[in-house]
Amino acid sequence: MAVCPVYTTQSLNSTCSISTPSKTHFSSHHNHLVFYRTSKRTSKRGGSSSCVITCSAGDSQTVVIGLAADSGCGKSTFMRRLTSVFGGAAEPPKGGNPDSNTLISDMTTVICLDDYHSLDRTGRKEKGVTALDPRANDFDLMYEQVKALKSGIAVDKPIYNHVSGLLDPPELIKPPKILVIEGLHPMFDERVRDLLDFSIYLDISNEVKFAWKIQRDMAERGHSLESIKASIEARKPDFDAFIDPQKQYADAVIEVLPTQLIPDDNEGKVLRVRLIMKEGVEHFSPVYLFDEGSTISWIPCGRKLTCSYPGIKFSYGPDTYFGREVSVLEMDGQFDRLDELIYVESHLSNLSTKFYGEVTQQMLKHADFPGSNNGTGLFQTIVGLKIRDLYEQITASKTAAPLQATKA
Ligand SMILES: Nc1ncnc2c1ncn2[C@@H]1O[C@H](COP(=O)(O)OP(=O)(O)OP(=O)(O)O)[C@@H](O)[C@H]1O
Ligand SMILES: O=C(CO)[C@H](O)[C@H](O)COP(=O)(O)O
Repeated sequence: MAVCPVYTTQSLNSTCSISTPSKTHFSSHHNHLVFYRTSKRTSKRGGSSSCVITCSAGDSQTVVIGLAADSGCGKSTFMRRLTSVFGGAAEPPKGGNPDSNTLISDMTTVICLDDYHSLDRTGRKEKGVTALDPRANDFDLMYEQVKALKSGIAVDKPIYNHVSGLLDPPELIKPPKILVIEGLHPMFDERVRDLLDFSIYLDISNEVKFAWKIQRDMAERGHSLESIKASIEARKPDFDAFIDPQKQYADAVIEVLPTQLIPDDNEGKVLRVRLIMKEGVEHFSPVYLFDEGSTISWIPCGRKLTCSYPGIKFSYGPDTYFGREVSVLEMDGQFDRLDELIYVESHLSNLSTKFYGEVTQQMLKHADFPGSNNGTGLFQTIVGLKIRDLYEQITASKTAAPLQATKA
C-alpha cells in the first residue's frame, strides 16, 4: 500500500470532514490525529487527484503577527519585550531539539522563518546564494504551515540549525493564541502576507546596523572588524532587493537612525528612532503626542525629566509613507533616569495600556535589554501593548460574531 506524500496533523479540538479519492487512513500520534492518504488515484488527464481535508478549528483562534528585519537588528530583543507584555516566560519546546529556534509561552509561539531555508549552509555555498535570496527559502511550505496554524491545525515545522548549518528533523508546532513569525521574509510572499493580522518592520539604518554588529560580533563573538564589514557588504545587494522592500507592507515600522542632536555624530550611540504607524489598519489606532493629527515638537527636559547632553527631543505628526497615510512619533536622544519616563508616558495617548504607568513599568522591568534608555525600547514596548490590544479586539469580535448571527 503506497502512502500518499500529502499528510497533515490535526489538533484534537478541531472538527474535520474528509473527502478522499481513495481510502484515508488516520491514526493518533502525539495527541494529534494524523491523516494519511493511502493511495494516489490518477485523474483522467493523468495527474494525481488530491485528498481534501476540511477542518474548522474548535474554539481556538490564532492571531498572526509578522516581524521582519535583517539579522542582528533587534528581533529577539523585541520578541522578549512582546512576550513579556502577555506575561509568562518564553522557552524553547520542552524536550525538543536543543537548537530549536522556536519560543513558546502561555499565549505566544514565536517561530523563526530561518526554519524555512530550503538550502542548508553548504547548499547555499554551492549554489552561490545567500539566505536572504528567495531561492534559498521554501515559501510554499511557509504559506501552507502558517495557514494551517492560523486555522487551528498543528504542523511539523522544519528546523534550521544555526549551529551546524543543517536542516534538522521537524518539530511539532501546535496552534497558539498568538503566532509570531519573525525573520527575513514574513512579508515577502503575498500569500503569507495576507495571513498576517499585523506586521512590523525593524528598519535599522546602515550606520546603526554596523555599530550594533561591531558591538555584538566583535565584543561577544570575537569576529574581526574586516570580517564584519565584509559580511555586511556581501549581504547588502540581497538585503536591498528582498528584505528592505517589505517595509512598504508593514503596519508599523520602527526606524532607527543616527541622532540629529549631535552634529556629524558617527558613534551610533545616541539614536533617533521613528515609529511609523499606518492609518486605517483594522484593530490598530496610532499612538499620539498631545493632540491627534497635529504637528508637535517637544523637548521634555527640565524640571520633570533629567537630561544630560545632548538632551531629548520628541516629534509627532502626520506624514505619508510609500503613498499611505501614516502618523509618525519620533524620539531623538536618550533617557538618564528610566523611572522618570512616566512623565513622557503621561503625555502620550492611545497607548492601549491597562493601567496608568504600564509603559514605564514594562521598561523598568527590562531595563537591562538593549535600547531601554532610548526610543527603540520605548517604541518596541508600545508596539507590544498595541499587539495585545489588537489580539483582544480580534478575539472579542470573533466571540461576538456567532452571538449576533444567532440573534438575527
Ligand atoms: N535597541 C538596541 N540598542 C542597542 N543595541 C541593540 C538594540 N537592539 C539590538 N541591539 C544589538 O544588536 C544585537 C542583536 O540583537 P538581537 O539578538 O535582538 O537581534 P536579532 O535580530 O534577533 O539577531 P539575529 O537574527 O542575528 O539573532 C544585540 O546583541 C545588541 O548588541
Ligand atoms: O540571515 C540570517 C537570518 O538569521 C542567517 O544568516 C541565515 O539564517 C543563515 O544562517 P547561518 O548564518 O547559520 O548560515
